[in-house]
Amino acid sequence: MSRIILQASGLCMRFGGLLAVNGVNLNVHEKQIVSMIGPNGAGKTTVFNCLTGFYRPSSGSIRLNGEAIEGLPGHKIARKGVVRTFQNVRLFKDMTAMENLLVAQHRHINTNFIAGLLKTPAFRRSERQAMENAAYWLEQVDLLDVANRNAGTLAYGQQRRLEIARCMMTRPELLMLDEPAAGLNPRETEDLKALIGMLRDQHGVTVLLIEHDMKLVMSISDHIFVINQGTPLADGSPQQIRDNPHVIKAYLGEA
Ligand SMILES: Nc1ncnc2c1ncn2[C@@H]1O[C@H](COP(=O)(O)OP(=O)(O)OP(=O)(O)O)[C@@H](O)[C@H]1O
Repeated sequence: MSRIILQASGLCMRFGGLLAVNGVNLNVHEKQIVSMIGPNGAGKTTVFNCLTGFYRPSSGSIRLNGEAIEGLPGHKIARKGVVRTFQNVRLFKDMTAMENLLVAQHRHINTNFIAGLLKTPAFRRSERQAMENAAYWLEQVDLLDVANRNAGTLAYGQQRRLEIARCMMTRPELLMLDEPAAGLNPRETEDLKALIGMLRDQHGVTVLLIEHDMKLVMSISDHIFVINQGTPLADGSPQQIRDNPHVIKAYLGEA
């Protein structure tokens, strides 16, 4: 099996008296599509928030390519190649699709103030590269024809794809998607599935997702982690998870 790029061990997150995450372990292997599932309120988003530096975990360790990252601020973790989307779409709605991608590119553009003021050849070159990169990603997510439309006017499925393209602009190693299929119709969900598969197969990105759409999870995942009430319940292949009586009970309750 491929090497582990992200490893969380004994992860705990406490909010006052509530232990929202209690001893979660995760191993994410390079170039795999890994899902985290569990009933509402199980602690999935809280795990994401710990992994991406939005929360400092109460205890436990998180390693990215062997390096301890628990407690690092979000922007430092993002710089190390871990990017994410959120449950609710977070785009600049009054900016065009293209502009939304250029914003993500700012770290790679030559931002030297004088160079920008004088529009030096180096500045123009980095600007052109940013535009080309944005156009490339718009094409990859099938949004090139709406490049100049404001993000807020796009269909919901298009907005979700634009968010993923924005993540890809920063050339991540690990892409984390929080309920990417929420609010999508079946056609859009199929497109999303194809897109996630393409990102892994053609761009070598590793994907960790939280998702409630079991059809999508079962068909796309190499490995699935299940958490319930903050605690790890099971992990394994889609088939192993589908057949696990503890998982069935957590979702359906006692018969
Ligand atoms: N900032 C916070 N302060 C206090 N409690 C929180 C906070 N964030 C989450 N919680 C609580 O932690 C628990 C886990 O929430 P979380 O959002 O991680 O669950 P989830 O599995 O992502 O749920 P869903 O599938 O419904 O999105 C819940 O009881 C929630 O109310």
